[in-house]
Amino acid sequence: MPDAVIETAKRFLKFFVKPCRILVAVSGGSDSKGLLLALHSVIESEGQSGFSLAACTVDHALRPDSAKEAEDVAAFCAQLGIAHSIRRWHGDKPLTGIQAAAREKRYELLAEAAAELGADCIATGHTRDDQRETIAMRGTRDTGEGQGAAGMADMVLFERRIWVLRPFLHLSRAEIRSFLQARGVGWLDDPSNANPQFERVRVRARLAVSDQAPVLPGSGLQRAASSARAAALIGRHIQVHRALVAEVAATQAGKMDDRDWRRALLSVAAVLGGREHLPARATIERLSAFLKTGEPGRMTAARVVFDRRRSGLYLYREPRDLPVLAIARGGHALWDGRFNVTSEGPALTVTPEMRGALCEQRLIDAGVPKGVAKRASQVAPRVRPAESLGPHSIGPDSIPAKVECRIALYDTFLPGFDRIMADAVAALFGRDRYPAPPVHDVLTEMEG
Ligand SMILES: Nc1ncnc2c1ncn2[C@@H]1O[C@H](COP(=O)(O)OP(=O)(O)OP(=O)(O)O)[C@@H](O)[C@H]1O
Repeated sequence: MPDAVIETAKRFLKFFVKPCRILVAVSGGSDSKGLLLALHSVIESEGQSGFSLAACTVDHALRPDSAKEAEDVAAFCAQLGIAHSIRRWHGDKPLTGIQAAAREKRYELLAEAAAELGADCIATGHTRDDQRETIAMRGTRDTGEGQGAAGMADMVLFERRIWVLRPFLHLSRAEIRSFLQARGVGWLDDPSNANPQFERVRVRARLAVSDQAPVLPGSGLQRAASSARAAALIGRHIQVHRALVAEVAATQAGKMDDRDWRRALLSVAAVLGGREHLPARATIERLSAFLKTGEPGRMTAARVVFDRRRSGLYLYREPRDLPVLAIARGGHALWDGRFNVTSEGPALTVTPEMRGALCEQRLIDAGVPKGVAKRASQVAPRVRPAESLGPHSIGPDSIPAKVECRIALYDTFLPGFDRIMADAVAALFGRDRYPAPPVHDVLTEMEG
């Protein structure tokens, strides 16, 4: 019987647009060790010239043994002749949400290691078992229009800079373990995998005795097709002015029974509201009921005002709870989840505009109704040198600062199957397209 693990590794390498250097994220567990070993075997034995491997282990420093475990992975990589880096999570750890914080930190450290080791992408050892758990976990949450049944994408762009690929997403953990056993290679069983405090651990135990949440083949494909359609709807029906107001054609606004349109509209709203997720199901239902009436009026959902007028639907950040932010000299920070502000000289203060006559006029000139322009201009960022808070601060164009809209929904993690949609949203907000992955994917064809 051909070895499914080796076959998967071979197929994975064939998908690349051109050979490159891959950083394998190795925790020391069976899945990632299996991935490293399989890729190494294929590259060595098949003479896959051009491909090379590097590896990285993140030491989260959450357990006393973690440093030693990272050293063990280093020794394993040294045996294989693969460059390996250990990245330690220094500093204070949050008391709640530790798994989510560890995850984001892990990707940040892996991306740093990739840059240092000259890798073009990252590969992780996620398996079909992880996929089932993810789908089961999302199913229990009220995430409205989230990724849901599509589960984890087989690739994700991290912080617009590096693609994380998951070549083993369709393999089972059992297959990987037999592959390692046949080669006499051991692995580490992370003790936190037995800690029932964590939702994933509880879900895993439940799935082991039931057969819930089958992974539907092609769900990623369906999601990509739905994303492409949502992108087309965005292009046709939504305009965004100065990253502050979205304008939707009156005839389209109420079509909330169309799933792709709903996602398109809610995604644009999430960006205007500086949110990384779409609203919960109950909020979406409330909003849909309001928009479907077609009656003029206003409703606020997830920090965004949906302002329905005869001329169209207008969306903008609600003018309340806006922060004041100090930025050090030469530093950068995110304001209100919506704008990345970088000082190109002095220390800065960022406040809401509140009386933004200039901004208001520009919105009116773009065709936005007066009342909408007035409210929306209040939520624009006002950037000033920290020491000139008086009324005579210098004009906005002469401030040595860069202000860029953040696409909160996609700028940290962009699932591969949403890339067309993300590009459409980015275009509305004056941002560049997202970098394409290093492998051929279904979207390459869809984009034509
Ligand atoms: N400490 C680590 N160092 C390096 N890579 C790691 C580490 N932990 C996890 N990984 C990588 O991530 C993959 C999945 O691990 P795990 O299932 O523990 O993470 P997860 O939190 O469920 O996944 P995700 O981070 O995508 O949400 C592993 O196979 C490995 O490639």
